[in-house]
Amino acid sequence: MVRVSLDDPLALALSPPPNETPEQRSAREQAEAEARKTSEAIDEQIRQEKIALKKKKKPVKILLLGQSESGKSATLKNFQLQYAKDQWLEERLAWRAVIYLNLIKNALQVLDILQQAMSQTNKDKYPSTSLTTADISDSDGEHRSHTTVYRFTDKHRLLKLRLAPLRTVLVDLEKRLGPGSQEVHAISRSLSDSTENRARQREFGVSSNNGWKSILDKLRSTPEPGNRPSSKQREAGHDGVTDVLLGCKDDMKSLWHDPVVKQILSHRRSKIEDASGFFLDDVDRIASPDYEPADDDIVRARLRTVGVQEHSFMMEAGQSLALSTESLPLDANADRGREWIMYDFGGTRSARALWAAFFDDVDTIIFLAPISCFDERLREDQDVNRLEDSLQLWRIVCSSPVLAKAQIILFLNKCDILHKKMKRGVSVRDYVPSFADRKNDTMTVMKYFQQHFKDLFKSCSPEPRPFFVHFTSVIDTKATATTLSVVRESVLRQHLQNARLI
Ligand SMILES: Nc1nc2c(ncn2[C@@H]2O[C@H](COP(=O)(O)OP(=O)(O)OP(=O)(O)O)[C@@H](O)[C@H]2O)c(=O)[nH]1
Ligand SMILES: [Mg+2]
Repeated sequence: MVRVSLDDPLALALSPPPNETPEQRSAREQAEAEARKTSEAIDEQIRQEKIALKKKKKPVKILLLGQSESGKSATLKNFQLQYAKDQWLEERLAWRAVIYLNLIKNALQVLDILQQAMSQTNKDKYPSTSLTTADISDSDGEHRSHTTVYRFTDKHRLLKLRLAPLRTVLVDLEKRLGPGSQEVHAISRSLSDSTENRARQREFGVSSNNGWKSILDKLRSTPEPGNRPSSKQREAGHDGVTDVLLGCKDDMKSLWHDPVVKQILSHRRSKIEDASGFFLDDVDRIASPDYEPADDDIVRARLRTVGVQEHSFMMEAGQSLALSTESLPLDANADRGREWIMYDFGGTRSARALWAAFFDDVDTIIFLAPISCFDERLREDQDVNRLEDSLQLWRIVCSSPVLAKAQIILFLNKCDILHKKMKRGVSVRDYVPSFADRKNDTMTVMKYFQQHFKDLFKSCSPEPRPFFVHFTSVIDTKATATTLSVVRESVLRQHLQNARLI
């Protein structure tokens, strides 16, 4: 018998009626059991809805992987340009400093090559004379000998003097833009451990999602001492660097268009025009007081990624998905207002140790492999062929068990440079003997390399998954926009499948 305290109104309300018959009691207990069941079903429904909501809100996670200078950051910029226009416009002016840096580096590189060629000749003894045998080293360290007559004049000596201020400005810009403004070069084994460790340490660290911007903002707001621009100039981002560039504009052009310089450069295997962040053809436009970087300039600008940069953006309204007729239906607005988080990593060898920490829960990996680099070597390790390094990296990524469920999209990038090399007659077979007697043209080479990547993908993936590949030149923003619309749908499809929402 249940005892009820008359002092407790709640207990009293819930207690069975007095003098309850066995039939009444059984009916009451049945009703209570049903009410309990209904309540539990409602609780479960709420729980499921909460899970679904959480899944729905889960951001799309994309990693950009590939060796240094493969085009990861340039791909990210294309995503921003297409799908995060506000961010893009906000950052536009900030890129000017990086483009200045790139242009100054280009000019100084050409000047150094000229200087090296001049120093080979005994100019003190024979002013205005010629060099008969030049031993000019390529940017990748390869020394080549030529028996060409170079006719140096006072103009060349003057250029060396007149362009000297660029060196001071470069040091200043590098200081202000941080370690990303310098490439990582091979560290000589004779260097002390501490030096090597310091170089390595600079590779690590997570930057904010506005890493570049915060550095560049700082640059704009802190002009050089003694070189204070007027408020009007500051508004236009004008500072001491701009002044030096304006002052050196004609000499930079004169250097770049000089016939002797052209002659020296023509003997180099690697073309300076194909190098990262090349702007010497745009001096007129860039060395101008009211220069504003164009979209293409920003995508072409080179600033090495240090550590990892996390970029988050919401898919903006008005960006409908270009839906394919693939098996599973997808709502055309499926990713409106959805957050995308893209991780852009440094790709140098020492920087890659950081990647694995971000492998959990990845929806898609966009792997960049520069297809034009079959005849190049890594800056950080001159013994390693770039293509071989890319294939090794690809193997590691494809075979990772943690990434077994991730979708991997391969961008065989820098097809424009490959095409130029094919037109120049660079022989693939000289660097990739297995290419054998195949036709040395762009299409054949593209297909050949693609097959290699595909074979590795198939043999190394822990479980079968589809192979997605795009031939890209990501500095071509128009063509890349088309590629990205396909990639976007594919990424979203994968994300929804991972979240079991389709
Ligand atoms: N011509 C040409 N240049 C490209 C292409 N893709 C990228 N670049 C340029 O190559 C340079 C290197 O590209 P990034 O995007 O900085 O390379 P990354 O993979 O981010 O390199 P790290 O940050 O060092 O890992 C930049 O100046 C790009 O503009 C391409 O398809 N064609
Ligand atoms: Mg980068």
